[in-house]
Amino acid sequence: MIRAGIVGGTGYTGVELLRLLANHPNVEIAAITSRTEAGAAVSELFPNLRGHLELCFTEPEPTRLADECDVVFFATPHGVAMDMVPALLAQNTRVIDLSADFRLSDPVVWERWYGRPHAAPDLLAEAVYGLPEINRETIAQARLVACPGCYPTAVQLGFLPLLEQQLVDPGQLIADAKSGASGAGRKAALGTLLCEASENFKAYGVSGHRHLPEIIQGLHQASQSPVGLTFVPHLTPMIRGIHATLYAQLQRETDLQAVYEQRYATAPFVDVLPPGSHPETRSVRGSNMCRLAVHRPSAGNTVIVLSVTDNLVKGASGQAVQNMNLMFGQEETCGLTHIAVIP
Ligand SMILES: NC(=O)C1=CN([C@@H]2O[C@H](COP(=O)(O)OP(=O)(O)OC[C@H]3O[C@@H](n4cnc5c(N)ncnc54)[C@H](OP(=O)(O)O)[C@@H]3O)[C@@H](O)[C@H]2O)C=CC1
Ligand SMILES: CC(=O)N[C@@H](CCC(=O)OP(=O)(O)O)C(=O)O
Repeated sequence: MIRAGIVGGTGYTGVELLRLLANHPNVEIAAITSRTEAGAAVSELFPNLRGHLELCFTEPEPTRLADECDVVFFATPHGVAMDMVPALLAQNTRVIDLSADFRLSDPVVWERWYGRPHAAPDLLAEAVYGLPEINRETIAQARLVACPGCYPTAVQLGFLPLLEQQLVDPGQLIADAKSGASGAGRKAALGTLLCEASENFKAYGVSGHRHLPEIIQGLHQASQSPVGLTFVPHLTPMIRGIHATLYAQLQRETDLQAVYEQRYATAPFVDVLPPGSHPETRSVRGSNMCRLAVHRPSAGNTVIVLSVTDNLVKGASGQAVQNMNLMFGQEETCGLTHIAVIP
């Protein structure tokens, strides 16, 4: 059994990790932390876990976590993991970080977007970016995996086939993306109050969102040339889901549908829909799937890719479990075969 710990067990990605790991046949949840709920039973806070998990929340203490766990997931705000990860690695405990602490390879870029110096810059070169569809083999060997953000997952999976084969102009990419409110986490915030977020729709972060450098870093690696990306995130009045509409300018004739189908033929969690499809967020809700459709309206030069994920599953906790499976020699799909919930 893989002994897993979770730091930040009271947030949305933390409780989603609990839901997935409690059903994983080869995982024992050994520890779960919360500073505010230490001592409380997990099932008291989350009754959906009654009968599945008998643990209580404890304080986050790296030495004890390292003693008790083979792998520790960080489901914490940015800036928490980077203080604790060195101690865990020193005790041979592997780490899967859902926050952005190890996603950017350049500490100067990290500091610019996250507003403080990086506390463990020496580990940035070692951290493996946890998008299995590009890094499956390196993830399997990693001690430290940085899970991508929710928007970066949907956007990169949509653009990768076009950029890897130099089919489009990498300098003219547009990602128009929408997220459900759970993307903002469980902490109290004005913008995600019912009366603010429901019956409403708005863009935010237009002049610069912290996912922009992360997406550009990944797309640049895929295309091997400089990337120009306009990224506009939106908040939609739904709880879960990301819908990204991606635009690119074709520079070479090809069978786009075949390119996408071949690229993801061996990816268990990317589903390329038939030509003419319009994927819906509810087709992935609660599941680890990314569903894609590729369009070329009026046979013109503009390629439009539609990409949907559940921000809490393929966009966060499901992808984290997928990474754990690869790191511990499990089937990539183990514990992750949930079918989306409709309605
Ligand atoms: N929500 C989403 O869709 C996605 C989120 N992410 C990322 O995953 C991470 C977690 O997100 P989410 O679950 O939404 O966040 P939440 O705000 O819902 O939860 C944060 C958790 O971290 C704990 N925590 C906060 N501060 C500290 C600290 N200093 N030390 C230890 N624990 C702490 C909190 O518990 P307590 O205060 O009790 O200790 C809580 O359990 C974030 O980095 C987020 O950006 C990534 C992809 C998608
Ligand atoms: C709707 C909403 O507020 N979404 C969050 C993104 C959540 C996420 O993916 O967090 P990471 O930064 O860890 O990737 C935001 O835009 O800040």
